[in-house]
Amino acid sequence: MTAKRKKLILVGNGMAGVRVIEHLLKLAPEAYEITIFGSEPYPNYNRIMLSSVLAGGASLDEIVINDLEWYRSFNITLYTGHTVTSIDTAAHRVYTDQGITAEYDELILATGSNPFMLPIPGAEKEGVIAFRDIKDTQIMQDVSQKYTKALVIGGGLLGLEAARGLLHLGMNVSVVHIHEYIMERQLDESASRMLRGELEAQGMRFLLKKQSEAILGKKRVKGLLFADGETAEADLIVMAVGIKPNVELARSSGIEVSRGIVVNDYMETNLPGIYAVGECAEHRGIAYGLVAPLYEQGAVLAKRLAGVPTEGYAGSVTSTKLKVSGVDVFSAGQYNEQPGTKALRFQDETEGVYKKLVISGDKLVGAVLFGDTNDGAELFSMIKKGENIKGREKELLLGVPADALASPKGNRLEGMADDEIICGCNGVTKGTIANAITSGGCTSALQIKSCTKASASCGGCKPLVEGLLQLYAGEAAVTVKEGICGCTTLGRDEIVAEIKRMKLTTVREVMHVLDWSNEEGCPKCRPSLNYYLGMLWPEEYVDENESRYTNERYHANIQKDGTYSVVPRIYGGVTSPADLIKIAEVAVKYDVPLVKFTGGQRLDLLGVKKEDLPKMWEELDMPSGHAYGKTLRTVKTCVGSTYCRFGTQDAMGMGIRLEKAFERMNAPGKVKLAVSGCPRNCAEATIKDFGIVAIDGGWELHIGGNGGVHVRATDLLCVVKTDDEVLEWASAFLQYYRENAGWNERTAQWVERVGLESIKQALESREERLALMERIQKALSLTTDPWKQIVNTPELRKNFEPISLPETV
Ligand SMILES: Cc1cc2nc3c(=O)[nH]c(=O)nc-3n(C[C@H](O)[C@H](O)[C@H](O)COP(=O)(O)OP(=O)(O)OC[C@H]3O[C@@H](n4cnc5c(N)ncnc54)[C@H](O)[C@@H]3O)c2cc1C
Ligand SMILES: NC(=O)c1ccc[n+]([C@@H]2O[C@H](COP(=O)([O-])OP(=O)(O)OC[C@H]3O[C@@H](n4cnc5c(N)ncnc54)[C@H](O)[C@@H]3O)[C@@H](O)[C@H]2O)c1
Ligand code: SF4
Ligand code: FES
Repeated sequence: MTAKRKKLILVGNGMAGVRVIEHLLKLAPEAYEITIFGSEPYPNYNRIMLSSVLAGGASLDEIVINDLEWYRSFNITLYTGHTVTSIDTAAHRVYTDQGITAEYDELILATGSNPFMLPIPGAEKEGVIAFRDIKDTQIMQDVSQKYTKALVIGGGLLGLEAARGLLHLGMNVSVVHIHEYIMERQLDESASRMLRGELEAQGMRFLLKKQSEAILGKKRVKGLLFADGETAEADLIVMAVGIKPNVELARSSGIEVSRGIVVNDYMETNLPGIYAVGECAEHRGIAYGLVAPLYEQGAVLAKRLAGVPTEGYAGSVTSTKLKVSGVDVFSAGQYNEQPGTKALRFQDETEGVYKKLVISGDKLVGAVLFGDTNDGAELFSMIKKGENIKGREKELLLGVPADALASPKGNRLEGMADDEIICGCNGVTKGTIANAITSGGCTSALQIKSCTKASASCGGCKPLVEGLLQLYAGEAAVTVKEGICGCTTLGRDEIVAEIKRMKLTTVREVMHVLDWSNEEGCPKCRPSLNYYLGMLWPEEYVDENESRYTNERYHANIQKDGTYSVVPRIYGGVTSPADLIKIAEVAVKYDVPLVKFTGGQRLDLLGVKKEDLPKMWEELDMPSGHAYGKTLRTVKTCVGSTYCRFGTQDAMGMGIRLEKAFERMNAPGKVKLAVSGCPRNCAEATIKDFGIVAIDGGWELHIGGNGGVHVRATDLLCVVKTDDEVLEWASAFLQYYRENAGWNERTAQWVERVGLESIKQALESREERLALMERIQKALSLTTDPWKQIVNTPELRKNFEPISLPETV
């Protein structure tokens, strides 16, 4: 005779609670008769992915973790749309708002958190919401159809992800933040400022050091009043100022509650047979608000309920990754220095990369990464393990060597225990991934994602997943091309081929015909399609300004304080007293706070107000230096044979000729050139996209170089004799890059990907070079100077006028 199953009730059909059930069904499938109550009218879904739904990266169907069939298949009784309103802890019964009573032997409370809503006058008005569930997400999607102005209160992870989603939905979005810098709970000031710059470039605005005082409007929200008396207009206000554990049910039932429901290391409350897990639980004084620790708690509780020995839950070190496309931010552990810790920093503002490691004794205790987060998962693993990093500090700061992941020497992944979590967002262990590869036949990261969900949310674990793939699949591992973004499964080459084959002519048409999952596209695909269309149809295509980033829309670089910079073109870095006087006069007239020489030998006028830009360009009457955007930036030169006693060729003359030939060239990535007058190479031509070095009787042409974080020296393409040949090869190379690289791929990455030999082969024939040269000349002949165009077009000038907020709304 089989033993009678005990009755287990789970209150809260969310991520943490259902995770316990999933584990339990594996450990003791026959032990319990399970009933689940959930207030929301859905099966269990991945709350994390709501940000992706809002930003167009996933549909609601795609975020369901367990569909209704899953509950049926395990004989789980599920009550969706039922809120448990009270617990009779003596009679072991729960009661719901829909009149259901159920009995339990064991009870799990996994009621999550409630968003914290600022208790300010007007908070109850229509159009004031939180961002917590499917309902909130749908409201934002609906509101964006009718209204344009959104304010998000709170510049934390949730607020920024909400703001990014609202931008994607076409709203004008400002983030209202109480502190001087955003994400202060996860980032230090430097990383935060760089993040803000990136988000501003994507169109997000910030109102910092603002204390919200009241919500304005009659029935529906009209705006927000701040403590300093200023106001801002709004059709929608999203509050993202933190969460508080949902403990009312526990408190009213006599269960011990502090900030959260107080539990011990086995997730037991003070009452026997009642457990708490997830955001509602408080363990050793901490209530966590991220999935990874909640899943760790869930694994412990499942063992406890299954009678499997467990050491208990000892608390978690946490890491976060902002899920905003085009912005990489990672933070883990103790991210700010404290007494007794030391910090190592690396910052490259030209490439937008910042890294900080916080070290205590010989151990890594915290890390902040911005711009390049590839090492995040690896650093986080070291922090969690308390690994001794003595002697390796600088190596870790400058990048975890790739072979540390999978090589027998590094052995890091090999040495990991099977139950160690690789993907925190989805609670996927090393053992599960290893099994998917060795027994499940997965040979690509994409297959592992669909088999196990590892890397399906924030993507922070992808390097570790790829490392495991190398470790277990070895040579069988294949790199499967992923779509250019979440809106499509098509890669760059397929898209370009289809645009050509079907003669597609607009961004919208491409997205429609090629079956984009999100009809509006996203910040990743829209600019790339805009580029491919312009590159393929230079004569017919009308550039889509709205598919470009802010810097390119305003033809100026937005600075961290919201001002802009003006960089006129100075061909080959060679100027004249007359031009210098003109620049100086404009700088004085418009009160430019800083004038600086750039690394590319130009003059940068910094701190310019947006409304002054057209007037300054008009008065300068010089071409744009294109110090923004994916275009030819600069051609740096040395003085060459004109003045230098070592010079063998006229470097300045060649630089000026090249810059005049390729100015205004749109490209997949920014392009920098340099010309040195002899092999001493004072112009640093061998770290440029196209570098020209004079030798006796000719020129060496080098390609694919890069400065910045990942320094790459160029490869020698060929040696030529005449100046005309330099122009021919440069034209052919640049056009071949324009036609074949992926959008946002710099020449250095592209040369590495396709290989030097393939480029040499493609450019070998003179006939082909001349054909490429003809195509680039055609494309360049159709471009105009953007500043001139704006200055002479009243409609375009209007975009630069200041926006004035009314005093009251
Ligand atoms: C937009 C968004 C993005 C996020 N992104 C990330 C991320 O990238 N990484 C990360 O780690 N974390 C992220 N989080 C946080 C993460 O989603 C939460 O930590 C996690 O969902 C908490 O799980 P939980 O089960 O404790 O609570 P929940 O998922 O909130 O589940 C609790 C459930 O219980 C129900 N409930 C409450 N009371 C009752 C009751 N009395 N009766 C019946 N049902 C009840 C609630 O309706 C809810 O469905 C994000 C959160 C949001 C909102
Ligand atoms: N990518 C991720 O990991 C991710 C994404 C979304 C949400 N989450 C989680 O969801 C939970 C909620 O996120 P959150 O961002 O709301 O919480 P949070 O507590 O991390 O951040 C809230 C932010 O709001 C600011 N704030 C507080 N009062 C304010 C006020 N009156 N005006 C303006 N700003 C104010 C705070 O300074 C803080 O930066 C957190 O646990 C978070 O970790 C995580
Ligand atoms: S690269 Fe040669 S020519 Fe140019 S400045 Fe240096 S030494 Fe002179
Ligand atoms: S850690 Fe976020 S998807 Fe894996």
